[in-house]
Amino acid sequence: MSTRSILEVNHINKRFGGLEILKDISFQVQPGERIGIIGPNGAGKTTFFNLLTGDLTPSQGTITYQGKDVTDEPNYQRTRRGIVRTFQKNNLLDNLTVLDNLLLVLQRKHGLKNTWFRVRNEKNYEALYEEAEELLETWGLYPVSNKIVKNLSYGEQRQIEIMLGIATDPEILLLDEPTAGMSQTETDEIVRLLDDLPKDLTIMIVEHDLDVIFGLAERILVLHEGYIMNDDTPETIRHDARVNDIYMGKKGVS
Ligand SMILES: Nc1ncnc2c1ncn2[C@@H]1O[C@H](COP(=O)(O)OP(=O)(O)OP(=O)(O)O)[C@@H](O)[C@H]1O
Repeated sequence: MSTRSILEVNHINKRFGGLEILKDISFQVQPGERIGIIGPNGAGKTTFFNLLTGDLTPSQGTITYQGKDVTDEPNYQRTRRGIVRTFQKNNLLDNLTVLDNLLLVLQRKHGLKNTWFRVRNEKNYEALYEEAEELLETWGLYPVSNKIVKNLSYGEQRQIEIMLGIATDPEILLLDEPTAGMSQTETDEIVRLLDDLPKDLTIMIVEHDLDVIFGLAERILVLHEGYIMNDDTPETIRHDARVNDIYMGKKGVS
């Protein structure tokens, strides 16, 4: 293994029954890389993410994180190690306020008692509030801090979910279609916020919106029929004839 790799995937294969979805996938991730994963519908992108997060285990192959074999570790153990994922669908506590959702995550991160309603009344939790306020301000969500999540727009809810992922101080952030269902304005805002994240945070992003991928990623993996068809810089991917043929229906990656 390269000494610099944070994550290494070795000859991963995933089958569902007789169906082979991922075939002999291998690659390494260096700390701080921003990697986009693209490919046609059904190429195996979400399955691949599920293997990285521990939501699925591979049929064959290994996954090593910071030199440790995590292939069989479940999702919650990998999250503790710093592999954090946001989902295609909202995964929030709908009936709580934005602030309470955030305080819950921060409490857990700091190992404080997991009784959210106590937070509001305890002076000791001032530092927690300060951290929460800073995040809310950075993410432009301070004005909606005390709003109930279910009453917010879809775009705001997705934004909150990404903020909660960041709040856990991940080492690798896996973003599963972070702009799906968003307006262009909301998408632009998310891209700006993601682009501003610390450069030492490793980011992997599955996204159908190629403008988002080309705007954020410095390396792109192209999945096709369960294989990594290409793994290169955005510039090279943009001009790759096979990618254009297979992924873009010969229209060109624009
Ligand atoms: N649990 C499962 N059981 C059987 N087949 C599955 C399962 N999960 C995914 N598949 C199949 O695996 C293939 C890849 O699915 P996956 O969701 O990983 O693709 P994707 O590239 O993320 O697609 P999309 O871009 O449409 O989200 C699809 O043919 C899908 O039907």
